[in-house]
This record gives sequence, structure tokens and C-alpha cells, in this order.
Amino acid sequence: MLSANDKPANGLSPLVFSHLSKPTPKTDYRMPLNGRLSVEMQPLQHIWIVTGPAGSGKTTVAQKLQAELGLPYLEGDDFHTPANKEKMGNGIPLSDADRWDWLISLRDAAVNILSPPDSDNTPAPSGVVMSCSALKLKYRDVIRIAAYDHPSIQIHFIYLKADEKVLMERVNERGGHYMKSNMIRSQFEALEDPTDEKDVLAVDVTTSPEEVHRRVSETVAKKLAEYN
Ligand SMILES: Nc1ncnc2c1ncn2[C@@H]1O[C@H](COP(=O)(O)OP(=O)(O)OP(=O)(O)O)[C@@H](O)[C@H]1O
Ligand SMILES: O=C(O)[C@H](O)[C@@H](O)[C@H](O)[C@H](O)CO
Repeated sequence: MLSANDKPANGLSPLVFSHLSKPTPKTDYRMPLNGRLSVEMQPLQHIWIVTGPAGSGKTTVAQKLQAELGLPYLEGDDFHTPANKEKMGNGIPLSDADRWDWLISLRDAAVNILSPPDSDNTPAPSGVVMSCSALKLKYRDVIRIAAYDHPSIQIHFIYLKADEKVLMERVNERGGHYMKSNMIRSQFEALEDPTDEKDVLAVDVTTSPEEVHRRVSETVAKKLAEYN
């Protein structure tokens, strides 16, 4: 159950850092200096980050969600350097240092999609869906910086929850992907379960893809209804 403090108020971003102090909303210099909209009136935009260890179904879920919401999509795997992919393909887990630039580039790509240059003559989308394992709290915090810098951005992690055995089976059956089942143990070793973080929507994915999609759709719809 949400408390009044959890509800988004008047277009201002709710604080997504559960462990940092609340920033004073800054003037957004993307707004025209003589702009008629005050910072508080900027439309909210959502970043939906489908998260979880390898094999949890991030790509499967995120693609369906982006189609359903009609939003642009960023596939986290596409942002890894060839060196990172080669490392994972050779069964070597990524280090924090390997993941740092990847997380920053993914976050910046999401922010850029939400703020197309005026010259594009395209309206800014109301959100973006991305897949990103974001296994540790500090990795999720790298993404949360987007909302810290842009108070109109709302961050939502959709955490796909399943145990190691289930993911091992799924990845074993999947062909043609650099990430093999020998990496699942290390993914769980790195995982800091995000379920209790304020901006996390946890979904049990130990069920069929159709049921997972239904659960995710329902969870996202409920979250969006809080903004009405
Ligand atoms: N609910 C499900 N039930 C059974 N199999 C599933 C389910 N969801 C996804 N899969 C299958 O499990 C495998 C992993 O799914 P997917 O590639 O979407 O996961 P991922 O989290 O994006 O993985 P990675 O992080 O390694 O890229 C795929 O073969 C996919 O078809
Ligand atoms: O943080 C990581 O170790 C990586 O991001 C992996 O999770 C992969 O990108 C993905 O899951 C590969 O299949």
C-alpha cells in the first residue's frame, strides 16, 4: 500500500534514491528561457528498466512491454563493448569497472531519447523501455542519476524474479547467445536483491511467458494509475 508520501505530486519527481537526501529540483535549461511552462509543469516521463540476472527474461519481457506501451526500446546487451561480450562469452564475469561505462551509456541513451533536439521536430516520448541486468544497488544508482538530474523523469525497475535453477534451465535451452549457463552462478553472486527498494516492481517470472507478460502489464498499469 502506498503512503501519501510515495505518491508523485504535481509533476515533481518522487525521490528515487531511498538512501540519499532529496535534491532541490533544478531549473531545466532545456526549457526555453522565456518558456511559458514552469519546471514543475514539465510532463513526466518514465524510464522502465526491465532488470534481473541473465536468463530471467529481460529481452522477452521488455520487447512485449515496449510494443504494448508504444515506447522506444533500448536493449542493454547492445550497449556492451565487444570486449565485454567476449569476456562473458568466455565464461568470465564482468567486473564493476567493466560495467561502469556500459551503465552510463545506457542511462545517457535513455535520457537522450526522452529529450530529442528541437531540430528533430518530433515530440518527446512519454517514456522509454530498456533491459539492463543492474544486478547491484550501485548499478541501479547509476541509472537513478537520470531522475536526479532531470526531476521530470520517473524511474521504475521491473525486477524479474526467479531462482538460479530455473534460469540455468532457460539459458541452457537458449541457443545463439554469448551468455551461457556457466555464467548464471556468478550472476547470482553479484545480485543484490532489489525487491525492497522504493522504485522497484518485483514480478515472479517462474511461469509461462504469457502469464509473465500479463503480470508485468498489470504491474505497470497499476503504477501508471498512481500518476492520474
Ligand atoms: N517465462 C518464460 N518461461 C520459459 N522460458 C522463457 C520465459 N521467458 C523467457 N524465456 C526464454 O528464456 C531464455 C532467456 O530469455 P531472455 O533472453 O529474454 O532473458 P534475458 O534476461 O534477456 O537474458 P540475458 O540477460 O542473458 O540477455 C530465452 O530462450 C527465452 O525464450
Ligand atoms: O551485468 C552483467 O553481467 C551483464 O549485463 C549481463 O547480465 C548481460 O548483459 C546479460 O544478462 C547477458 O546475457
